[in-house]
Amino acid sequence: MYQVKIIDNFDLSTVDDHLLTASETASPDVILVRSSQVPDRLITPRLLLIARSGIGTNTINLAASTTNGTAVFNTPGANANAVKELIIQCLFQAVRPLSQAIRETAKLTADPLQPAAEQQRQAFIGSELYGKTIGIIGLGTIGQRLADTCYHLGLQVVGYNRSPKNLQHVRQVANIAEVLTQADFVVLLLPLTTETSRIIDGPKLALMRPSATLLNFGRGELVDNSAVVQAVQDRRLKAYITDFPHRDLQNIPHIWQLPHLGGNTREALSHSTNLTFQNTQDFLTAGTVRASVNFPTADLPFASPDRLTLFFKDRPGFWAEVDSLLTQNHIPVEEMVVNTRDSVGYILMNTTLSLAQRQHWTTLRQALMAVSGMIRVRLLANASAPFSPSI
Ligand SMILES: NC(=O)C1=CN([C@@H]2O[C@H](COP(=O)(O)OP(=O)(O)OC[C@H]3O[C@@H](n4cnc5c(N)ncnc54)[C@H](O)[C@@H]3O)[C@@H](O)[C@H]2O)C=CC1
Ligand SMILES: O=C(O)C(=O)COP(=O)(O)O
Repeated sequence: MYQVKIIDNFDLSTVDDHLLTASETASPDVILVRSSQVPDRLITPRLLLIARSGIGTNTINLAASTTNGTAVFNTPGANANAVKELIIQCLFQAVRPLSQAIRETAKLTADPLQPAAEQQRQAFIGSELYGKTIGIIGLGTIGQRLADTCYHLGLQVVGYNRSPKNLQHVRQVANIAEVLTQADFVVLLLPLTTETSRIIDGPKLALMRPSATLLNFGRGELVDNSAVVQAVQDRRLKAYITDFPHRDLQNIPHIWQLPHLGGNTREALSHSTNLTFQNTQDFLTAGTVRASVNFPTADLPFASPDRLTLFFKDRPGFWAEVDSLLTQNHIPVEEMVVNTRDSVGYILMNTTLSLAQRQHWTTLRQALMAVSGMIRVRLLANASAPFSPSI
């Protein structure tokens, strides 16, 4: 059984109960997390994987995880529709004061009520999204979905992504400044990285139209808070809507703070949790990697009694050394996939070990770990065959 440290809320009852057990150990095998910070102290040699339910992995030390041979997974697309719908809801609320109108109508006591209510309509005149320009910064899964919906609502869509995308309804521009100068609404949908931290600062805000609204659904740190407060207070920016509340933004007119609600629908949470458990189960039982942010993708039918997984720093000659070690030890390579990503590589190898080889696994493992660049070696037993558990 693998020991799982659960950060945030996860219900393990739907997971195979022979695989995972919740634990408060200081060195877990698995970490399950949403947006909370993963403390570096939990990245110990035992840690096989961190499964992030959601997209942003800025709260996880990816460099330390990779060096440690810990796979980090996320759930691409699982909450994209939820975030898109919330942004659309905010856009409508920004142009038509629906909640205020409902609140004020509820206060009325006149009878008949309708004429009295209609008397107040003047205060709630809104405007329309149709024909306005939306600027989307970050044209990934959410950005693309948002672009499509906005196009069908009759908005003009301008967008910027680091690597341009092949998109039908978006006029892609060469830089962020071009989005900021043209848009009535600017939506931030970037990951938080060293490159994107405070990407919207005072000079960038100065490029926006005074009638424009900035919506931040990426991460709070993408925006310089003091600069945005200044811009709103000086009426150089109409409004700032953020999904990442901060004390510096609290109770300021024309700044709306949401409690990080983007992915918070039943559907999105269910998709994300299911994918998180799938990522976890597939990696633990077969070494399979499909949605990792630091491991190369690798998938191979587990058509043998045993499987070796090797995670390593990529270098010329690595496989030749491993291959000769396996040959010396009479370990057959029945089928194999290898893939690389940045400076690391990952191998899934189907094999069949004799009883004696299994008994001497610790020695063979040490020999494999001694190959220069090797980071982590695992031996997995095929659960559908009658062998002893994985080591
Ligand atoms: N408010 C919420 O609850 C949620 C927030 N998010 C945030 O939204 C972000 C985007 O989510 P997805 O669209 O699902 O991710 P994604 O990975 O599909 O899209 C991110 C896009 O940003 C682009 N990008 C990265 N760095 C860039 C840069 N420096 N300049 C321009 N473009 C750059 C990438 O090329 C990619 O197209 C996440 O990383 C997360 O921080 C995601 C889900 C829920
Ligand atoms: O998926 C993301 O990146 C999000 O921001 C959603 O985070 P959450 O899991 O709702 O805390």
